[in-house]
Amino acid sequence: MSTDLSPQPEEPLSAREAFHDVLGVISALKDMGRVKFWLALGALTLSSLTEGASIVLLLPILHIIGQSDAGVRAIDLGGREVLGLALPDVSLGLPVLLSMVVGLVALQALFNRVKSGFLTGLLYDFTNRIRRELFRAVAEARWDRVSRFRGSELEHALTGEIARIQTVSMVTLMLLQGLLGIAIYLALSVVISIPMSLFSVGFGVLAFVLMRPFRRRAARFGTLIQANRKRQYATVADFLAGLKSARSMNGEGVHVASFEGILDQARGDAREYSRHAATGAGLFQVALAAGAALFIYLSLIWAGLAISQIVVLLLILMRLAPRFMGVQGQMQQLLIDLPAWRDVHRLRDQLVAARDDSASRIVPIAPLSDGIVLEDVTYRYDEGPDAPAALVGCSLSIPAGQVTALIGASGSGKSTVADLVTGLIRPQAGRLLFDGRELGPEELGGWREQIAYVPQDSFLLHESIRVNLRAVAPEATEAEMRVAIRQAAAEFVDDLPQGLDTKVGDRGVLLSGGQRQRIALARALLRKPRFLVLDEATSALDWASQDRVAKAVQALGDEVTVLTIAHRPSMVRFASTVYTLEAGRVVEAGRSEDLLRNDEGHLARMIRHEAGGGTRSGSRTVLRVQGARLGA
Ligand SMILES: Nc1ncnc2c1ncn2[C@@H]1O[C@H](COP(=O)(O)OP(=O)(O)OP(=O)(O)O)[C@@H](O)[C@H]1O
Repeated sequence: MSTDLSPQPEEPLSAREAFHDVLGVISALKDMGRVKFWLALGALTLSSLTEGASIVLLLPILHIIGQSDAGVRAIDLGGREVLGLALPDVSLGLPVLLSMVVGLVALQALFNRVKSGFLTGLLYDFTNRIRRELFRAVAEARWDRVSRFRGSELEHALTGEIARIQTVSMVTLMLLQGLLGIAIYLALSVVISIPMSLFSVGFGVLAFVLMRPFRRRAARFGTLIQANRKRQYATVADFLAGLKSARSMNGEGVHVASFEGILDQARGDAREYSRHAATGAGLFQVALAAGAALFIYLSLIWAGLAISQIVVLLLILMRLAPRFMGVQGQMQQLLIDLPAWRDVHRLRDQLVAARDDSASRIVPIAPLSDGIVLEDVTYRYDEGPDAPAALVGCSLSIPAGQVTALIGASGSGKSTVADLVTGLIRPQAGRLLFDGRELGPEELGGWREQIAYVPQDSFLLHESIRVNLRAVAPEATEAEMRVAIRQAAAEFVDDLPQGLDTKVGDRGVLLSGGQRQRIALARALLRKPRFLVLDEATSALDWASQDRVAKAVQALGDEVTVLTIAHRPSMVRFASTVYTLEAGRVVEAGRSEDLLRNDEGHLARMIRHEAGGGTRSGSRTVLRVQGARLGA
């Protein structure tokens, strides 16, 4: 169950880390294009500054309405001075003022429309860029590293976390806008009264310091959300992957209970945090009100300002206060979502550091003429001297144009050999030679162009059989698909109601295991590989189908080199050479005919066990039963 492996919350972000991350977000936003960045910030600031303009116009309108009994029909602007500027000698009638309000609102709406389109585009470009980088990093990371990550972790990073990063980028812009707004209003207040402006700044700084515990709490909540969401993803992934087994053994209740536990935890954390955040916001509000009261008192008694100055200052204060509140709220929101930014970047950096150079550079190489040789190869999946070795001093050769078989008990290292020869992993000791030489990273990319690899659990897309077949050979014609289907003994396709256009379901769930394997095999053959790796690729087929596949593989001719890994004789008997692996070493090697003559040899024993643990003569029986000609 996923609960044992549940990601634990990390340490909350410190103020320094958060500041560093916000700078990272700003610099990444600027990387999208400086002009775009400043335009976005400008648009946000403008819209926040104009939001009250239409309300301001209501004041003269109310004035006219209030005076209308006395015959006033217009407001006279002439001769007034605002902030040292003399207004033109004009009077505005009620219709003009009302039209101005409507026009201003229309303008604002138009501006907001343009702004939101622009911002949405920018933020999507920003998050898609991060998503693309991470996706590419996953695609290009070394197999031995990327295969260590939990699938749900990568999925979570690429979907859920990226959505939180979108919030991070938006909130960062709003925070900058808020700070810019505060700076503008402070500049205005400095013109009126420097001491009172200093008071405002001092008060703001004090409030900011006092709110620290609430920001710490937000940071802690951010890490809790992070861990909880990871657990949710992991639990869902485990549940869906094991749904069939769970349902068949009444195990779904455990999954449901585990999922509910996680949701309850998330609810509890969120409620606790929101209570705390609301307390913080309330305190902040009260503090601001107290500050405003003190401000008025000091302005009148201490600074001795004129009423008109106090009114203007208060107006500024009224616009400053929500911005202070906004900045505090945005900081808390950032502290909650920044762990997603951190996590995605940490993951991307780890994957980029493990980049496989063979993944992106592909240099075509000549087909094998001689063969592949493993010379004294050792491979460990884990690091450190005590880590168990999957292969130890393993030596074998796969001659070009022939069929080589690997047999051996489960865990003996067969698939590790397949991963080595397909270039997914590289030997830690010993040499892996292709036509007598080791391949460079970009040549390994070229080598993989010639490979078709069919594992036991092939992956099929949730698409039609046709789309699945064309996934690796987009140019394949209908006739070529038919040939591949015949070779893979997959004629069952013709009996399906929609033939090649039949949908196979999620991961091919609408097909039987054997049918899935046959489609995967047909797909591999359609690629016309020069090197074909069959890793238990026909394990789910009946003996007659296996026999047909074996014949088709044999008929590929000496243009194709084949490595077959199997526990069943039908997929081994046609091999020119058979290697038996035991605990990562070759313990038996030779032509299959020769090996079969040794009744105590591994190959003969494997065939006997296939017959159900028979005696020496049993091996001969099974060969006949399975339609195998060797030794029969
Ligand atoms: N990704 C991995 N991480 C860690 N250990 C691994 C990994 N893959 C395989 N191993 C270990 O390496 C050893 C060899 O595994 P390998 O898959 O090569 O065996 P195999 O002969 O193909 O087994 P099977 O017949 O069951 O497929 C086993 O002990 C296995 O536990």
